[in-house]
Amino acid sequence: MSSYLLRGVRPLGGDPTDLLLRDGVIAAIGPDLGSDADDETTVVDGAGLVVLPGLVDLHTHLREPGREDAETVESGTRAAAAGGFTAVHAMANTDPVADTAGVVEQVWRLGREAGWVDVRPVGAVTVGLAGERLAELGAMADSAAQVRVFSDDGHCVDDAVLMRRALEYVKAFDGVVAQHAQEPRLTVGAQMHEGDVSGVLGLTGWPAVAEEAIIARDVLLAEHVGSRLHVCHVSTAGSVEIVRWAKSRGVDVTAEVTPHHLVLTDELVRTYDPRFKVNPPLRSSSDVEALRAALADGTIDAVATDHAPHPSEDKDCEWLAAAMGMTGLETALSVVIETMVETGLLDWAGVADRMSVRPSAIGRVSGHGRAIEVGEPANLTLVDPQARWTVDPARQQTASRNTPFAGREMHGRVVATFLRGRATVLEGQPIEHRELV
Ligand SMILES: NC(=O)N[C@@H](CC(=O)O)C(=O)O
Repeated sequence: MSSYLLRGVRPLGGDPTDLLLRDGVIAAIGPDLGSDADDETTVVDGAGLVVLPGLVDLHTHLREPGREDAETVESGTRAAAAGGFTAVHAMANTDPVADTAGVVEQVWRLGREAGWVDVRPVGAVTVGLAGERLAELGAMADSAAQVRVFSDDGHCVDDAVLMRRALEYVKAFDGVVAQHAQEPRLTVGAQMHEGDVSGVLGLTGWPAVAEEAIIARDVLLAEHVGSRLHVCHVSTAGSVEIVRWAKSRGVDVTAEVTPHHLVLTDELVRTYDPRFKVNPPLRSSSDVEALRAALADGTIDAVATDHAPHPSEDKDCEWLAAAMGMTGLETALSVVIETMVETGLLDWAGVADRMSVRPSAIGRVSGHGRAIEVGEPANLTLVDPQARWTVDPARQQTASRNTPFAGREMHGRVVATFLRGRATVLEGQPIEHRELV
């Protein structure tokens, strides 16, 4: 197995040092490890580069099985590695839905074969995402995929009794229910955030209260049954207040925010460009401010991409007909650097916490989100914080082109990613390989 010597890198933005990666772990850390390198060692000049624990995404749509025209496990996980990720959670809204041990094992196995990142399948809460009866949660937890996160994402578990049962059930195997908080009756036909812009454009609004009402109910349910709740893609200032209140009461709730909700607003919908159509919708600038502040103070635990690839026929059309969703794996870290690091809201340790440590803890992912110390698994990301690059959808690794950042200059770039000591990305480019299964 090859080894790597990372010269002069800055762990969590600290003082420059060398890191030796060998046999899948961080073998040594010190000021000058050059004499420890042998012929098999690849030397990486890391001057000016920050090293982070490999990023972990709680919310990725890999689309396989069923929509391989939008993404496959192979293409989506290659995009993840390019974005600095070493583990992703694959959402359950595939076709067939990931609601049985068989489907989650299939996704898990495809992830192993691709070998870009560790794939943790998310199991559906209800059969077929239909919201009528619980899926085989225990069988998915006991499967080879060892599912710990359960979600009907794309749909809300709006039936309070089913939600209660799911929360109770997952306690047996230390699972968590990740809720897509959207009151369905309040969002029938919704096309964008309900506010001044939707009024001007005459598009049906998705009111903030549709998200907030479900979160309020769910934190009370989680408190009542003493279970773990995770809130997907929090998008409003009011949702932040409810999560903050629940945490202050000791409710075991965690929350995520997407990169796009940290930087884009509903003003973009004036373009009628479907690349800006997403669920939950882009909100107001005051919501964006509240989300950044909540991520900074830890009320929001994690950044999660909600990478939602769609083929061009579902996006290159008029607003009303377009699918909801944006890609995000390859731009997530840059958005966080621009909105959180360069603004002074988070330091590099904070980025590591919100993009690796806490997502690993929420998903119960072992071997990721660890300290950068000798003996730890070498799941690492090397970042050039000074780099600038422009997003070209045709040059991304994802099979879909629905990035909202096309043509935009991004801040900071992933230079290398290491999965258990093996480079999946070097000089910003994925390294082809195949994992033995
Ligand atoms: N986030 C999105 O806008 N889309 C998601 C599912 C969903 O949450 O609607 C998708 O699977 O495309």
